[in-house]
Amino acid sequence: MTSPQAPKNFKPEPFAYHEELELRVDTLTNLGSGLGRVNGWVVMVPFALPGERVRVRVYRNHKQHSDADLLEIIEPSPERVDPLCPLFGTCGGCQYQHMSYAAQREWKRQQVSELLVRLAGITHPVNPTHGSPREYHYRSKLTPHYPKPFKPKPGEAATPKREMPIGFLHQGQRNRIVDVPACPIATEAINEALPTERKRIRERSAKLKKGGTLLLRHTLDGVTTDNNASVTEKIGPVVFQFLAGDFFQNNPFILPELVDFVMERACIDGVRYLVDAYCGVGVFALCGARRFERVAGVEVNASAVKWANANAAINGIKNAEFYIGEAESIFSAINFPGDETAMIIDPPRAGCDEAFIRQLLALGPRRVVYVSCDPSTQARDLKMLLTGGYTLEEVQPFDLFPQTRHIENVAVLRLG
Ligand SMILES: C[S@@+](CC[C@H](N)C(=O)[O-])C[C@H]1O[C@@H](n2cnc3c(N)ncnc32)[C@H](O)[C@@H]1O
Repeated sequence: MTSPQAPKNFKPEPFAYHEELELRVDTLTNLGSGLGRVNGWVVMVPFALPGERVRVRVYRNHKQHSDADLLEIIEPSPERVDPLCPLFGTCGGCQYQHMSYAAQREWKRQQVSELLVRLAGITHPVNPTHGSPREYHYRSKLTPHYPKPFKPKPGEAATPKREMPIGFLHQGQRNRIVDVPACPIATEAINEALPTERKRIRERSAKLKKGGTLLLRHTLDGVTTDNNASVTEKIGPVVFQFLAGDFFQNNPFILPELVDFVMERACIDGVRYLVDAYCGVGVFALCGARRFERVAGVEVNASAVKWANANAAINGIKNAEFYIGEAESIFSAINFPGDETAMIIDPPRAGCDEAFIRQLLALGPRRVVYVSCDPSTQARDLKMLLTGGYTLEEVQPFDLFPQTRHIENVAVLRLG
């Protein structure tokens, strides 16, 4: 048997292209890969679980580790379960369908704990991950992609060999789209609407000049595919309207539990004012408004702010005001005294700007509740808050994204 041709840029050390190795998986990276060692050298193996003995095939050597494909599980982990999706391992959307839900929650807890130590030098107990009431069929927003449609070159057959794929990026690849006819982490209603939407875009494909993204948003109004349609959701008694294409947390089953936790922690003795930074359509500010004298939100997306103000009116909330702008602009807009103020921060994956943190430290809100969808950037920001005089009281991961490597983490801080 001849060995396969290595790609041109293949670095031949320490392993040959397609060399097969046997190893024990020690841990799970926060990108969702199993990590083991061969003679001390780190080998990353997607879809291998901690504790498992596996046979793998190397396809890339980096400066400090190698990447390998899983060939055989010699000793399986007791946490290994059958994935629900036939595309698991091919579609890049999910990383953990092969792991029991209890193990997913525990690994997410450990990953938060390790990131805090490694990126910020913070050693603090991390609460068990709060699980999602639904382990599958929880996503209320699905955005499948399609590539630039096939256009035959002179001399080529007029029809492509395969139908245009509509789905998500292939596992481990940056450009190739896997066709996804059904997605078991999306709600049942989205899966019912998906075939019609896929058919609609395929029928139009001859007219399309470039690739794009579909939207399926499931709310109390049913499934909407129009980014500019206004839709309705409820969190407890509070009604929210927003544009289907704008940001809204996309696991509505766990959302009331997350909001309750954040509000409980924000609302402590002596605090009369609330600031909701990166407020979107006003989720935290409006759910908490009745507990405070005044609440203020800031958000860079003008459409979201328009809806936040409309949502205050819809719910008869008179003590809330929302501002359009970068998060740091809130400090000149409010006159809340720091020692009577709680601040909720829920930035995008990039975390907070330094200018925002500096001004937060200058105001000195008594309580800060930091909600994050990327614990790495959160750890970086927490380090600044701790250096600036805050104490970490509690760290609580919430599993908004079961079956995937994504983690939502809440850090509760007090001044002093
Ligand atoms: C993770 S979402 C949270 C939204 C809201 N808290 C919620 O739960 O629905 C982050 C929000 O921050 C907004 N954003 C991004 N960069 C911002 C900035 N520099 N200043 C203010 N808002 C920003 C985004 O438009 C988005 O609505």
